[in-house]
Amino acid sequence: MSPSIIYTITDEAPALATYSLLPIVQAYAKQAGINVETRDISVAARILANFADLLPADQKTPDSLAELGALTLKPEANIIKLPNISASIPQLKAAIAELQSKGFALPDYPETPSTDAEKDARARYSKVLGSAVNPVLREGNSDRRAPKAVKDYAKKHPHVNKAFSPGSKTRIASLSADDFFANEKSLTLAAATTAKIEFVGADGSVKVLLPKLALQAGEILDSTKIGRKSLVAFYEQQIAQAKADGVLLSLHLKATMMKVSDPILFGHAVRVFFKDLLTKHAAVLATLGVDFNNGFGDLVAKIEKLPADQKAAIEADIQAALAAGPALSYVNSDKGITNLHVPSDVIIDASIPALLRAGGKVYDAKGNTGDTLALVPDRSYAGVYQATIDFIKANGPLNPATIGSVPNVGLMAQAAEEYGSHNKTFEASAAGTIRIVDADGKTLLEHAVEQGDVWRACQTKDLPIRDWVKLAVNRARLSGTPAIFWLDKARAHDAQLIAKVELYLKDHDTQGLDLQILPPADATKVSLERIVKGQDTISVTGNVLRDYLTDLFPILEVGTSAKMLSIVPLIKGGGLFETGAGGSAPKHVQQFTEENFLRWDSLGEFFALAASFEHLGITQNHAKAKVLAETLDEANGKFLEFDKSPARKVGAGIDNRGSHFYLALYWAQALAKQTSDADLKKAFTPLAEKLTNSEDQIVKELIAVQGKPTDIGGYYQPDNAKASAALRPSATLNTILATL
Ligand SMILES: NC(=O)C1=CN([C@@H]2O[C@H](COP(=O)(O)OP(=O)(O)OC[C@H]3O[C@@H](n4cnc5c(N)ncnc54)[C@H](OP(=O)(O)O)[C@@H]3O)[C@@H](O)[C@H]2O)C=CC1
Ligand SMILES: O=C(O)CCC(=O)C(=O)O
Ligand SMILES: [Mg+2]
Repeated sequence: MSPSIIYTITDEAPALATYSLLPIVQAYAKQAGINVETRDISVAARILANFADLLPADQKTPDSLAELGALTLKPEANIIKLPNISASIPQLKAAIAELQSKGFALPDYPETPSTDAEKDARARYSKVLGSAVNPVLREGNSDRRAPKAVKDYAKKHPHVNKAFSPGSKTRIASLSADDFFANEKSLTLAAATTAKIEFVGADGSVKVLLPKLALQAGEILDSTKIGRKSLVAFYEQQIAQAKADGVLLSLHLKATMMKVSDPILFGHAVRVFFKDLLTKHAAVLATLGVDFNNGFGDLVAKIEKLPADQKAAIEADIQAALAAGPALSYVNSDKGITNLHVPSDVIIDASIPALLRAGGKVYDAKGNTGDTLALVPDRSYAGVYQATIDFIKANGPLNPATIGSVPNVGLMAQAAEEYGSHNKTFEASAAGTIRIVDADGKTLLEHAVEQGDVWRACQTKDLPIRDWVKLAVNRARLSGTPAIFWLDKARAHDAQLIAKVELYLKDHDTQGLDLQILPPADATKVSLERIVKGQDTISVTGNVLRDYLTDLFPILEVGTSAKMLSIVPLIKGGGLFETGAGGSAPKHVQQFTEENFLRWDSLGEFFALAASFEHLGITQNHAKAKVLAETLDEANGKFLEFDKSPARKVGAGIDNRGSHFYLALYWAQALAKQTSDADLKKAFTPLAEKLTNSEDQIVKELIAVQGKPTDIGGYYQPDNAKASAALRPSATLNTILATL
């Protein structure tokens, strides 16, 4: 049987790019006897898979996510994972509506489920919500870095990191007490047990919140909470402060990966900001069932149902509230969408680096930029961003032409730390205690809570920690680079982790390596002091900082996280190759449908493919796969050298599709030139010649279609025929590829 690589079908811009890139990759791989198969793990496919038993036979969709999750536990796994939507409730509802309009008899999303059928539908939809894909596939730790060719390219063609204006008021604000950071408790399990999580009321009554929590020996278990009253008081103070300072208020959370806690934190901000409006219209809003955890946009959508005069009265009060409060930062000023409209519009890992690159600025209601008071309520990681702001203010913006790099080795496997905490996160229904009790009835961890406090527990298993320490040592050795473990002994969880790091480092030869452990803000400072001297420093971090830093440093170093190499060596021996380190770029889809121009940069896919072929070559001793990897590496180098990434705007040159043509051209040329495999040489020599001779014609055809609206027959589930036609508009290129 020929070996297989799985290429994931996802959402939005990367899914559109796939219509153009995948046929090229499949045609090339086939010559080497390698199948590139697809599995659809888009939001739409995951919704349909979760309702498969209720849909007619011709509408049944397989559960490809479960299949791939199982595959990651096998040594033969070789998966290319493109970014996917981690859906918020507004996005989920939009996807359901689209599928219903296409004839799928799906139930509506039940906001307040009461019947059994509604409760069942709600439970099924919950599985699709938020970051529901990545934690399933990430059965390994993370190795994300900018390839040397990308750094060289950035040095030659530096993007602009804007300077902060003199006296810039941009800063980060966090709680000073009673947050997740302050309240954290942590321990390491001496023996395996099956615990449960309980709420004990003030009257002593016990309610089980989670009946079964399997805990392994050696695993780190934490619990913590953020106090509702403290959070609300914080928002009140900061809203007043932003107004007094005359800066734009912005809120930065991770409502996608932290799908239980962060929508609640988001909802409180909305309620505090629009307090007077909500008090005045409390009765109507209650009737409408407005849920501010879904953002202020939930109100905007639901008042549509009201009689015109009632709606107009609320709309006038919305305008009054916006005028009275501090100015808000906007996601889309043309459409009047503020930072507080949808919890998944502003996602901290991408949003803060973007404002740092822009000189500490965000957009206002008119599309102008201004300084911001950026709210990051919890202190666990906020210090990293403030330290970066302080450094840039003191030293000027980072210069991509000269700076070094901060690659990352991230503890991620087996839903490590906060990003695995959804099923262990609860909003306290009343005052009392939330506790974790082991199989012997002994309380492991507990917190006193008040109504509305958000409590959560996190698990970090021992095997992933050992693997992470090993990966860090290997990367430090292979790259000859100092490595810093970003851990703070003042944090309960980190103190437990530090003990393990110190222990497991002894399993390795660390002679001559420069390894340190520093709290995150200090590690930021040291890494930045080194980066401006052109020096590299590996960041070895937990799961959240893995996520934050792999957007932060790439965006400052090379302008985007799209160009990252993002490898997940699976613990069981397989390989998961993520593409880039960013997301699915929703704005790019809008641009494509309006102007037939796709600015998505597939460089992350190109690097992931090369790594995937290399992995196949090594693990299956597959000589032709090795040749594909080597030649693709060469093509990637040439691609960067000749600067064939998509332009950003229509009229400025090739888009994503043109970039795929150049990859195909350079890859074919490298395959024709190589001498280690005669079959491949024979197959690709005529192809390279045809592509080379038709370059002008193909580029002309690809550019000719740009500039007009285009129809792909859907957002969450595009029509395959329409999308394929739209993304493969060069008849010349298609004909040449078909000759392979
Ligand atoms: N691995 C995964 O599955 C990930 C998924 N996500 C999901 O993606 C969605 C969007 O998240 P968001 O926070 O907006 O972050 P994105 O990274 O999607 O978008 C932020 C900006 O980054 C730029 N960008 C990112 N990738 C590329 C690329 N390949 N080519 C060109 N530009 C790129 C774009 O800038 P510009 O507009 O200036 O061109 C884009 O608007 C969410 O649903 C989120 O949950 C997010 C991160 C990782
Ligand atoms: O799974 C998600 O929601 C996003 C993942 C992400 O941002 C990352 O891993 O960098
Ligand atoms: Mg991220």
